[in-house]
Amino acid sequence: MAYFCSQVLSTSFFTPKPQIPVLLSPGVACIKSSQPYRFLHLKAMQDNKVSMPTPGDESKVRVPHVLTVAGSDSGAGAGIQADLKACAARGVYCSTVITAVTAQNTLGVQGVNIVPEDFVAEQLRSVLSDMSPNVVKTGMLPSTGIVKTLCQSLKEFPVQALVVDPVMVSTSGHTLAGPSILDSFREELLPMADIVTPNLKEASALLGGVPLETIADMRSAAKAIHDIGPRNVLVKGGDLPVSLDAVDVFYDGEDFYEFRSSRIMTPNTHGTGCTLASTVAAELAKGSQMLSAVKVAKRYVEAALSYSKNIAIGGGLQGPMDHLLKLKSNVLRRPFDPCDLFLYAVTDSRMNKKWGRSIVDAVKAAIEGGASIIQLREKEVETSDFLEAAKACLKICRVHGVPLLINDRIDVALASDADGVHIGQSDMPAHVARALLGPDKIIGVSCKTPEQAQQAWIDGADYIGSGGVYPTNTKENNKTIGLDGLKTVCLSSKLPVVAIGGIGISNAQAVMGLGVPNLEGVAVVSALFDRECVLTETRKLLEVLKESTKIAN
Ligand SMILES: Cc1ncc(COP(=O)(O)OP(=O)(O)O)c(N)n1
Ligand SMILES: Cc1nc(C(=O)O)sc1CCOP(=O)(O)O
Ligand SMILES: [Mg+2]
Repeated sequence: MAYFCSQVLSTSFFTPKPQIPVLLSPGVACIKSSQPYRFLHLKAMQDNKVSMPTPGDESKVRVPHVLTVAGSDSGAGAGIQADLKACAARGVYCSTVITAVTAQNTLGVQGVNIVPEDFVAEQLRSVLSDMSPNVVKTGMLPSTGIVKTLCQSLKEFPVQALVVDPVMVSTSGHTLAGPSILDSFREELLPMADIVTPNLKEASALLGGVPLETIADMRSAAKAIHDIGPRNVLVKGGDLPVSLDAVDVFYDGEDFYEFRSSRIMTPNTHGTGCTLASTVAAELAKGSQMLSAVKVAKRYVEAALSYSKNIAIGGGLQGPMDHLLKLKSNVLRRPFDPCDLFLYAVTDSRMNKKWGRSIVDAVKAAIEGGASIIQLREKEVETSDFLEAAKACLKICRVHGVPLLINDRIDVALASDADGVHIGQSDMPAHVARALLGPDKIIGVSCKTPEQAQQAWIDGADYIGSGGVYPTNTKENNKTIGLDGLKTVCLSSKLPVVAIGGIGISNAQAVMGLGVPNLEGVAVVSALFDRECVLTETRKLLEVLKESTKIAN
C-alpha cells in the first residue's frame, strides 16, 4: 500500500493571485458570492446571528469550531473519529452529527446502520442552534434525505464555510453512499460548498462516470465540478495510475494549483480523505484563506502519514494513522518509576574532559555499570554540542530502558526529546517547565527545605533531589544540609527523593540507612566521573547500594 508525501508544492499554469478571503477572521464571513445561501449567511451576520461578539462577552475566548456531519468508524481510523482527532491535533474544537454507524476495522466494513433522517435533523438543530460552529465539514451522507436535511439546516443556521468530502466508497471498497445520492450532491450540496475534495473515483462519479487517468483529465474534472457550484475544488490524485508521484489539483474558479507529492510506502492510509477535509475545515475555522488551508492540511496529513508509517494497529491491509503523532514515542517510553532513582549518575563535562572521555562514552559506561537514571549536567558546553550529545545519549539510554534527564535546559530537553529535566530553585520555575514539557516528561526539583518540597509537589514535580548531604567540590557555594536536613525534606513530602552531594561508596550506606520510605536512591557526580574507570566505580557503588537495601530489610 502506498501514499504520497509532498515535499514541494508546485504551482503551475498561472502565477498565483492574492486570494479573496473566504474568512477574514473567525467570525467574519466571505463576501465573494451571489449564491442565495451566502446572502442568507450575510444577512444572518448583519442580524447578529452568526459569530458576532456580543457586549459583555469580551472576557470569553471564542475558540475555532468545526461541526463534522459524518459516519462513525468503529475502528476509528476514518469518519467522525478521524475528524475529531484531526481537529484536536490542529487545536480546533469539533462537534459531531452522526449520520451512520459503521462496524469497521482494518479488514473492511462489516456493517452499516443509517441514522434516521429526523434524528440527524435533531442533532443538527442541537449543535447549530446553540454552538455556532465556524465551519461545517461533511463526510458520509448515506441518503438523499440526509443530504436534504443538512442543506435545509444550513439555510436555517448559516455558517462561515462548508467543506464537502463527497464520501462514496470506503478505502476497502465498501459503498457508503449509493449513486442515488449523486443528484442531491450535484443539485443541493455542492452549490453551497466552499470546497469539495473528491478523489478520482468520486470526481468521476460526480461527472457521470468520465474516466480520469491523467493530470489533464483531473484539471478538466476540477473545472467541470466547479461548474456545478462549489467555490473551490481539490481533486485528489493519489490513485492516479502510471506515476510514481501523485498530483492533487486545486481549482478556485480562476487558477489551477498542483500539489505534487512523492510516495510514502505505508499501509496506514485509512482515513486520509476525512483527515484532509477536516484539517482544511479546521484551518478555515481559524481564519485561513482557502489556498493556505489546503496547503497546511496537505502538509499535516503527509506529516501524520510519514510519522505513522510503521505503527501496527489491526491485522488488515489498511491501518489507521496517528493523528496526534504520539503513539510511536509513547510505545517506546515507559512511565517514570521512583525506583529509577536508585543509582542516579549525573555527568560533568569538566571531569570527563579531564579523563579524556566523551559524554557519550561516560554515559555508556555508567549504564553498563548499573546506573538506573542519567542526568546530563553539562554546564560548559555549547548549546549545539549539548543537543548533539543529548541525542546520542538518548539512543543508548532508550536501548537500555534508562531514563535520560537534562540539567537546567528545558530547550535542550524538548529539542532532543529527552525523558525530562532536573531544575533547581533558581532555574525555570517547575510549574512553567511542566507547562512547556507537558504531562509525560519527568521533572525533578532540587529542594533543601520542607517549603520547597511542598512547592515542588504543587508545581507538578515527579521527584525531589535533596542535598548537599555532605560537602561537595562539584557545585560551588552549595549549602550542606546533612543527613538531618535530608530526612526533614523526605518526611515533609510524598514525592520520591534522591539524595545528592558528596556521596560515594564510603557513605552511601549511611545515607540509605536513614530508613525513610520515600528516599529512593543517591545521585552522584564525582564518585563516578572524576575517576579513571566509570564502569568499575558504578559497579562498586551499585553493590554498596544493594547491600544497604539488604541491611534495611
Ligand atoms: C538529582 C539532582 N539533584 C539536585 C541537583 C542540583 O540542581 P540545581 O540546584 O539546579 O543545581 P545545578 O545542578 O544546576 O548546578 C541536580 N542537578 N540533580
Ligand atoms: C549538582 C549538585 N547539586 C547539589 C545539591 O545539593 O543540590 S550537590 C551537587 C553536586 C554533586 O556532586 P558530587 O556527587 O560530586 O558531590
Ligand atoms: Mg540547575
